[in-house]
Amino acid sequence: MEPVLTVEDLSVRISGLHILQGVSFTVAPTGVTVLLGRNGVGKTTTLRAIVGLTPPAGEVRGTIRMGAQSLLARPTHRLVRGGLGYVPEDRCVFAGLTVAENLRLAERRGTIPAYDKVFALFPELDRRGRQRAGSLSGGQQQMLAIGRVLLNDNRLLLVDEPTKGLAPKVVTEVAEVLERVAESVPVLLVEQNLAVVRRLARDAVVLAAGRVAWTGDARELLLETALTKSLLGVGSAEVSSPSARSELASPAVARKDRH
Ligand SMILES: Nc1ncnc2c1ncn2[C@@H]1O[C@H](COP(=O)(O)OP(=O)(O)OP(=O)(O)O)[C@@H](O)[C@H]1O
Repeated sequence: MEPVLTVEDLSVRISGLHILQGVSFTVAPTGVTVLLGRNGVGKTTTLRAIVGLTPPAGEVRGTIRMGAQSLLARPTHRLVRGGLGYVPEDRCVFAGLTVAENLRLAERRGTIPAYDKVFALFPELDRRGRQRAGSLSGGQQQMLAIGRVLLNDNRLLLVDEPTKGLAPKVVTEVAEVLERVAESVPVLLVEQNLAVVRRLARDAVVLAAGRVAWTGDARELLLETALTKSLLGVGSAEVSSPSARSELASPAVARKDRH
């Protein structure tokens, strides 16, 4: 199957720093591909380059294609209109606006927003329509940030550290939602929680020092303790511990066949 996203020789320089130095990888047209790496290796920089949000002082070179279409140098609003959904790391909900107003702002002109789908995934967003987004809990804000993107049709979702700073129970809820979302739209996910990675991801791309250090089957990576330790700086113990398994592993959900 053709990849939904192809990144080739991507180089990003910001303020004299050569942050990405020839990054190449593909994202499969189904399921979750996880982008991993130690802190500061360039994961967020990669997502922001894809969605056209590199700071103006930055320089982006290389090739980024969604299907056959080149994304480089296209303005973000056009990329989003073309079906590239982005859930940023800091969620970026409008704190002073209500939940309903945040959702309304995300509606794309000329399309029918999928409120039924969003409220089926997140009944709480329906119930809390009149609450100010700034007074939502971190988990509820994350649901709003994801729900807002799902109002529109997407060909690919970029999701940056959706479980960061959330309580374990909420991490599980976010993972469940992403699992359901990924049944209908491919996801490129940046995620540090290896139990979440183990549950969701089929393919993995690991960055190190601005380059791709490893690509392959995410679960195989997590089974290789020495490899995980050298690439991510952690052992796989936390992902294979009984508590992580019982809370997050989802044996009932069959992984799709590899493409
Ligand atoms: N606007 C910027 N100006 C200067 N340096 C930047 C800028 N954006 C990112 N960097 C630097 O680029 C490097 C990669 O940052 P990035 O946020 O992409 O890493 P990351 O892998 O997502 O890290 P983390 O896991 O900690 O979120 C870091 O050293 C960061 O300080």
